[in-house]
This record gives sequence, structure tokens and C-alpha cells, in this order.
Amino acid sequence: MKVDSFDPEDKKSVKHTRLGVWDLYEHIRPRYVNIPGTFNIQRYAALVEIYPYVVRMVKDVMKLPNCLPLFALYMFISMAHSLLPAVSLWYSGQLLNIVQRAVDSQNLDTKYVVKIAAGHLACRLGNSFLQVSRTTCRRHLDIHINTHFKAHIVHAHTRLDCPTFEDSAVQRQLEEHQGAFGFSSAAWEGLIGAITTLQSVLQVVTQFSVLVNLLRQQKDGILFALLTTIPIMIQYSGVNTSISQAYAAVCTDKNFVRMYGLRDLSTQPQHRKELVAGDLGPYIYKQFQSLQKLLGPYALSFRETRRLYISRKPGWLSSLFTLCGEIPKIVFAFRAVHSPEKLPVSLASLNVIQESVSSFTLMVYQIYREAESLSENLQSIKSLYKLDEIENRVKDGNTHFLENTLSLSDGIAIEFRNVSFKYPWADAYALRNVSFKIEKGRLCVIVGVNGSGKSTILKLLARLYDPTEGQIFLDGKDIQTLVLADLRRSIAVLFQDYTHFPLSIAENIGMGDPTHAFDEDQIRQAAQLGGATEVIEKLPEGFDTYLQRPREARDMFVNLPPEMDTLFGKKIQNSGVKSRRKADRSDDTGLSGGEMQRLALSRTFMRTLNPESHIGLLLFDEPSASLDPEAEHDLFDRLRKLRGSKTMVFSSHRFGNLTRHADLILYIKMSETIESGTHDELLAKGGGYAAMYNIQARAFM
Ligand SMILES: Nc1ncnc2c1ncn2[C@@H]1O[C@H](COP(=O)(O)OP(=O)(O)OP(=O)(O)O)[C@@H](O)[C@H]1O
Repeated sequence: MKVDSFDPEDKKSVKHTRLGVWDLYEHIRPRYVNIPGTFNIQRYAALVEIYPYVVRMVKDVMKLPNCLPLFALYMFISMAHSLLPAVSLWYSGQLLNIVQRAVDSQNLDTKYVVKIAAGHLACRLGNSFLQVSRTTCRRHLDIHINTHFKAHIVHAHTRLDCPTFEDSAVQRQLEEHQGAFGFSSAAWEGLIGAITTLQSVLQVVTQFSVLVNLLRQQKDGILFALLTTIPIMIQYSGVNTSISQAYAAVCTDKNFVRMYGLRDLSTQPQHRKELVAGDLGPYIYKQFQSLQKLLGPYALSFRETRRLYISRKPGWLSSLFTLCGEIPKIVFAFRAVHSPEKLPVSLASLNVIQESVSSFTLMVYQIYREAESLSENLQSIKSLYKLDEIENRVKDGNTHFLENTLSLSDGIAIEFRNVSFKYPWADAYALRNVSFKIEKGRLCVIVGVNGSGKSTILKLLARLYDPTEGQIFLDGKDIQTLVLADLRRSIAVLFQDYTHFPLSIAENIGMGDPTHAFDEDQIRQAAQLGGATEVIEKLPEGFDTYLQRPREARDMFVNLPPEMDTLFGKKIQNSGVKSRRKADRSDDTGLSGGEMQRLALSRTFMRTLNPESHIGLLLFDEPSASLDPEAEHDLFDRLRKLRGSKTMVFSSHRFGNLTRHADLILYIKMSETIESGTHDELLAKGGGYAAMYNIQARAFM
């Protein structure tokens, strides 16, 4: 269960334990938790808050095609299944009575015995049948429901803007539902868990009434029931082996961190080139061994450490409680010796009583224990629906920007007025009091050293973030008042850290203009403009190539002969496991950085090709960083032709090719615009821009 606050400094609420190289900070459970039952009862009480979400989910499930009859059938089977043990117990009781009566009167009613035995067998058969039907029904429900919730979660992800998505709390919220991309959704599992608990409760209630009835008919039945129940209850409520629900585990041991760093360096594919080229292998191995020696065998990951910690809890206690299970038989033996006349009729009946009571007690205890997992599971239903309520930080405006599309055909005018910006959760300013104006259809290049704020300007123009202070105007309108969809439809951006989507190359380019994502001619034209045609044509599957398959759809090749390298006419990529973070890197895809950049450029050009598109502003962040000089020259040639019809803003480190043709250069240093003007004007000024230009020019002399 989540806790409201967690302050590791507060010794009253957080307990600190040193475990190997880890510092474990556990939220202390309230004292009343140690009174058996109370904490789990509190957990059940907390479910009241989740109830409306469960109802909503049930309603949603009912509305899905085919789900209403399936769900109703599933509920019916589940409930019938939970009644059967009571019926079965009743038949056992009847059998017991028959035996007792037979012993007392030395007389057996054969017909009645056959009837009861048949009923008992029918219960067993019914049980198996219901179990199979329930599993089949559940399998079909799983498929329909998971399909629906996969789409729900994709929607919950797609609607979030950058700052909201980057918020670590939102990330945690989203991660809770990552399982939904696999087969099963956590929320649906939660609902199934709730149904199972309901089933257990029904089972307990019906079994209880039959059991009481049965025990009343037996001499000393209630006494033996109690003797059987008590040790089980003590056994399960007395030993608490889990660590607290809320905890933080931190490792500050630098040697441990370094040891794992070396391990990752040696195992992760993205480091292989440097490892081989620098002959780092022997060094890494030696260092790793000496750190292992220094830290000893108990320097383990937290998961392993935690397992060790939990298994250290006294195991002998549970052995002692197991012995308690023998108490009823011992008491029976004593009573047999002291007062044989009071004994129940036979040892057989004692066994039946003990087994029935044990299984009943365990079931009751299971319901009590299930409070923990049930409340966790049901929480995920609530958090699934809460995903839809996460508020975006970049608020939508209400001024339509695409109304006058004619005016966009000359480009968009830009003005930054005293703009300052800090990234969310950063202390330092990425931009400070920046002001400049770019007229419609002009070509502007922002230059400056690393980290001076060039990319940030482009991100603010695309309204990925809002300025902390100051205002940005597009065609004289405050950017924050514009309808976001309109704004984004009028801009094409190529980011410096572009990624390749896990789709075919054609779709990767096509998605530059989602309305024409499958327009082959336009895709080919875009590839031509991005300089990617040759790159794509040399790939065996051309435009249909998947540079990375999505993780869930990757081919798996396990235990194939080592010499086998093709299957179904395709090359087998044995490195099936790729690092997720680096999956967009060119070295994972088999294309060079420049080739990847051409693909990314093609996607940006795709956006400008549609005659109905209203792109008035093109933003390029280092578009030629990985291109060779010829490709760079061709690219800028093509882009210059768009001048007059589109406003273009480039960020670049490179001078010459582009800056010489720019209508405006913004030289930015330490997050502030220092100089602005044309290439000649800034050279004549002899300031920062001229100094940077001369450094580059000298390199070619
Ligand atoms: N997502 C982020 N969160 C926090 N700080 C960031 C983020 N992105 C950039 N910064 C910081 O903002 C400042 C400006 O970064 P920006 O990427 O705009 O610089 P740049 O001029 O484009 O650099 P480069 O030439 O290296 O691409 C830098 O100090 C950078 O560390």
C-alpha cells in the first residue's frame, strides 16, 4: 500500500537498516499492524475509495463486443465453482454419519450410501468441469479486454506533452501499466483478483454453515475444530517475513557502483567498439576481480540482498508451529486413555473433522492474506483511470492559427520578447532575457557554443515548453494563445536528437505528414530531398525495411546451430537483445550516423511536400551534423530554394555554407543573444561571431 509521506530523516516513521552495500529505509508500519488482522482489515477498508473505479471498469468491460455474455458466464461459473466445496463437504459429512451410524447399529443403508457416494463423485466431476470452463472463458475475456486496454494506455501516453511526460511522478504512474503492452493488463488482473476474492468469501460462508452443522452432530467436534484452527491461525499471523511496503534502497558504495559499471561496460553491445579499439578487455577484467575481492561475496544487487535478508528471518518458528498441527491427535490420545466413553466415534471421523477444519481455516486465512495483493491489484484499476486525468503543463490556446492559410504561404514572423527559460526541475537558466525578431520567409541561423541554448530556442518555438518569463509571438500572436494543433500543423522540426521509429522506413518517412503516411510517391520524393534514396535502395527490403523491430515483435533464435546465419532467406541477427535506451542509435541499426540523418531529413521534407499543408516555419537543429560536405552542400541548396515561402531557423556549429546566406544570424553565448546581423555585418563587428568564424576558417588554411 502506498504511504502518504516518506522522510528518511524522520526516525519515527522510517527505519534504517544496513544490508550489505545497501542502505534500506523502510516505512515503519503503525503499531496496530502487529495486532493480527487489523492492518489487512484497514486494507480492505481502503478499497472503498477504489470502488467507483472498479465499477467503471466493469461497465467498460460490459460495453466491449462479446464481453457482456462472456463476463456474465465467467461470473456464473466462478460463483458456482465456489459453492461446490460446501456441497462436497455436506456429502463428506453424510458419509461420516453413515459410518458412525453403521458402527453404532451394526447396520448399513446401502441405497443411501450409493446415493451419497454418487453425489460426492458428481461434485468432483462438476468441480473439474467448472474449472476447465472457467479457464476457457477467462482466456477469451483476456484477449478482448487486453486489446481494449492496450489502446486505452496508448491513448493515455499519446495525449501527454513533453514536460508532463518527463515528470518522474508521471513516468512512475505510466510504468505501472507497462505490463499492458504484453498480454495482460494489471488493472484487468486486479478485477480478476477481486472476483477471486469474492469467490473465496462465498466459499467460506457456505462452507462455514455446512461445517457448523456437521460439527454439531459430532461428539467433541467443536473442541477438535478449535484445536485445529488455533495453531494454523498462530502460524500464519505470527511470522511476518516481508519487508515494509514502502521503502527506499540506496547504495552509496562507490566501489560497488564501479564494479557494476565495469560489468556493464564489458557486456553491453554499444561499448564494444571502444572496448576492442582501446584493448580495454584485460584491464576491465583485472579491475573487476580486484573490486570483487575487496567487496566480498555479500556485495549483491538489492534484489539478491533483499532475498537474503528475508530468508534470514527465523525459519525455526514455522517448524515449531508445524508441530502444533499435531495437538488435536495428542489431545485425542490423552482423552482416549482418561475417559474413553467421551471419545468421538472413530479416528476416521477425527481425521475428516481435522481436514475439513484445516482447509476451511486456511481458506479464511487466505482471504485475510489476500487483502495485501488485492488492494495492490485494485489500486492499479484506479491508477489506470487516473492516467487519463494527468494534466498537461503546456496548456492549449483558443486562437486559431490556420484560419488565414494564405498568410502562412509567405512564412511566419517570429518575435522573442525578453524570453527566459529554465527546464523543469533544472536550477540554471537555459535562456536568459533573449529578444529577437525574424521576419516572414527569412532564413535565420542560430550559432553558439555547446549548451548556449540554441536547441532550446527551437523547442520553445515548437512549444514543447513554455518560457519561464517573457513572451514569444508568431505573426504577432502570443504563442500561448494559439490552438496547439494548429501551431504544430504549421511547423516542421528536425531535432538534433531525432529518433528512428520502430516502423518500416517508408512509414518512418511517411509519418512526417501523417495525412499522407502511405503516399508512396510523396515518400519517394521526400527520400530524394533528404538524400536518402541510395541508402534505402541498398537495403534488401528497401522502403519496407524495419531498422529495429519493436521489442515485442523481435524474432527469437534460440539454440540454432552456430554456423547457421540465414533462415527463410533472411539474415539471422543473433544479437536479439538490444539495449532499449540505445535502440535508436545508428550502430544498432546497421546504418551510419549520416545515413540515419538522411532518413530523418526525409521525414522533415515529407511534411513540406503536401500542397495542402500549411507549413510556414521550418526548424532544423544541426541538420547536417553527420552529413559529408557534399551532402551538406546539396541540402542547403535545396533549403535555400524554400526561402520566401517559409521561415527557416537553423541551429548550427558550422559556419560558411549556411551562415553566409542567412538573412539573420543570432550569435548566442551563455544563454543570452549577444550579436545579431548578417554574416558580413557580424564579421565587420569583429565580436564573438567573427572570432568563432575565424577559428573555423583557419582550420581550412
Ligand atoms: N531536458 C533538459 N533538462 C534540463 N536541462 C537541459 C535540458 N536540455 C538542455 N538543458 C540545458 O540547457 C542548456 C541549453 O541547452 P541546449 O540544448 O539548448 O544547448 P545547445 O546550444 O543546443 O547545445 P549544443 O550545441 O550542444 O546542441 C544547457 O545548459 C543544457 O544542459
